[in-house]
Amino acid sequence: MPSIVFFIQFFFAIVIGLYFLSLLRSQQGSKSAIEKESKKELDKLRKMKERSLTVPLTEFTRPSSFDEIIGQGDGLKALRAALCSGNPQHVIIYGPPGVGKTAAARVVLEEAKRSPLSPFNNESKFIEMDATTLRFDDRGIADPLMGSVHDPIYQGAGAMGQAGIPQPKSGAVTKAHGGILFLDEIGELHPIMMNKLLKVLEDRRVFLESAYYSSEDTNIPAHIHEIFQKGLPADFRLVAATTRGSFDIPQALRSRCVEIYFRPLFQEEVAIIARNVSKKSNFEIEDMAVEEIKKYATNGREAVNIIQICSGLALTNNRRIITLADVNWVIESGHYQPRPEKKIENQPSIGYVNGLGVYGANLGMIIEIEASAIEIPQKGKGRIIVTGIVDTEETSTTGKTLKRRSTASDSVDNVLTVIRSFLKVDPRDYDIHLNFPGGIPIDGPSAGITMVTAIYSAITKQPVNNLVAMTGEVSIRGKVKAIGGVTAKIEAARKAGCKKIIVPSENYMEKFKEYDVKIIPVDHIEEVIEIALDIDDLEGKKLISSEAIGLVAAIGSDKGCLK
Ligand SMILES: Nc1ncnc2c1ncn2[C@@H]1O[C@H](COP(=O)(O)OP(=O)(O)OP(=O)(O)O)[C@@H](O)[C@H]1O
Repeated sequence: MPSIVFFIQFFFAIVIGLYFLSLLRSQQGSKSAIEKESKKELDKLRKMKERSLTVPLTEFTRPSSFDEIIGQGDGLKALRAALCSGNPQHVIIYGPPGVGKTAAARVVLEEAKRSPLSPFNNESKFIEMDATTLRFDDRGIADPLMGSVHDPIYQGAGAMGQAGIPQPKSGAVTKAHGGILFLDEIGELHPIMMNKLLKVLEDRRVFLESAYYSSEDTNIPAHIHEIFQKGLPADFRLVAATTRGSFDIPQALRSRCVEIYFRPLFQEEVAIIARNVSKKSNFEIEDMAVEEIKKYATNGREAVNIIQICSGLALTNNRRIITLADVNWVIESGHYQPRPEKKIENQPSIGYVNGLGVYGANLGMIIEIEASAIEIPQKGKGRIIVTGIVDTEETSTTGKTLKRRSTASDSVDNVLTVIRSFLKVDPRDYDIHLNFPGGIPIDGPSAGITMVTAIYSAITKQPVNNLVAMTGEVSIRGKVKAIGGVTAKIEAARKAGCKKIIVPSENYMEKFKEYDVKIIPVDHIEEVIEIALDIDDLEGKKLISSEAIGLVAAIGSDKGCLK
């Protein structure tokens, strides 16, 4: 009997032993299979790393210090003040594409570290993300910005997962702790992610959540309790950049940030960038080639791109010099359009005024306004046609879309009242056509004084000084009211060749005294008319009447009679 028991025990011991042996073998087998696979992949990676193409021009010519960023003196000064002091602030950089926003953001941390007062140190990191690539994931499984929790239900949760422990994974806000988080294209960030970001800026830490977390679970290690209960550190300074205007950015974010404006680059600055990039890439460049680039490249990135292709052309011809022919070929094959550098007319005209506007991220531009007035036999029955302005606009509030008359349309009415009340002529006795040529629909009230001047000039047949540009809203009491974007507008007028620029007194700044053009502050429409119609300095020039424009004033107008 004992021998039977012994035999059974021996049998089971053998079976169990064989089972564990095979388990061990299969584990070892799969381990060595994994090792073999991993070795193969490492070999592949090594081979890939050995083979590299040349560094793209855009990368090695990128500015590596503030000194190499051309033309953004004011923007860089503001960026330095905001981030390189002892108390750095969050920042939003506005500006058109390709003018150095990202380049400046990438070097600002190094600039700040050089300041003895700065709280940034050698451990401070620069973390960069593009908001256009950040998708809102309502399950919160993967959130590279805020961080996420790897719950134990997911495959590959490892030993902690097997023990039912949720594992927090830090996102960019935590990786940037103690440094800078650069969020490019902030205007494209999903509204819910924007709200989460605002909360992090407020708390300077990020709280993660998981249904698998319990504060009473003693299995969960101390560091994970700490993270769920006290949050992950996220004390960084945000540098956000956008090509949108400030009105597109939520007020809640704007109020927490210093707002900095990068401006479009002038032709001469584009030329400097083209020369610098050629030099950095060891190419000479013909002067005529630079002249051609500055006519076509609207920003720094375009200049770099043109040089990049030209240098390729030169190399294939065994040259280290970029020629005018190379640039011409690139411009033609790349379908580049010349920069819209608007110049003023070279003579005063009746009914033609240089207005000023802004578009996009604070870009100033000259807006031509032309008017014609034809006296009609039946007094008081005149009509007005306005072309080239935005007629109606839509605003959207929570779930509601409101359609209303545009501010530009409203300001036409103000203009007519002002002409009757203060300029002693009655526009109702004329068929008037007011046109904003150029194909860009005009909105906003800031063309008010320009419209008054154009119509008054057309009615009284007095020419307007072509060296004058103006901007300002007009109230029905004839007051000239403040407008936005005055500095950008002045810059556009100066570049177009204007010598006198009329601005509302409320917008006047001391620095305008140092400009090489005359900036004239005004309070009332009568002052505007006096300056605009003063053509003493232009005596002897031939006048052009805008009636030559050949308009059909007010025929079939849907604008109705003048009031
Ligand atoms: N002001 C500048 N000075 C020197 N180089 C510039 C300047 N602006 C642009 N560049 C060149 O163009 C490249 C692209 O510029 P950058 O990425 O900084 O533009 P950006 O304003 O951030 O544009 P986007 O809004 O499209 O991202 C830079 O790496 C640099 O080589």
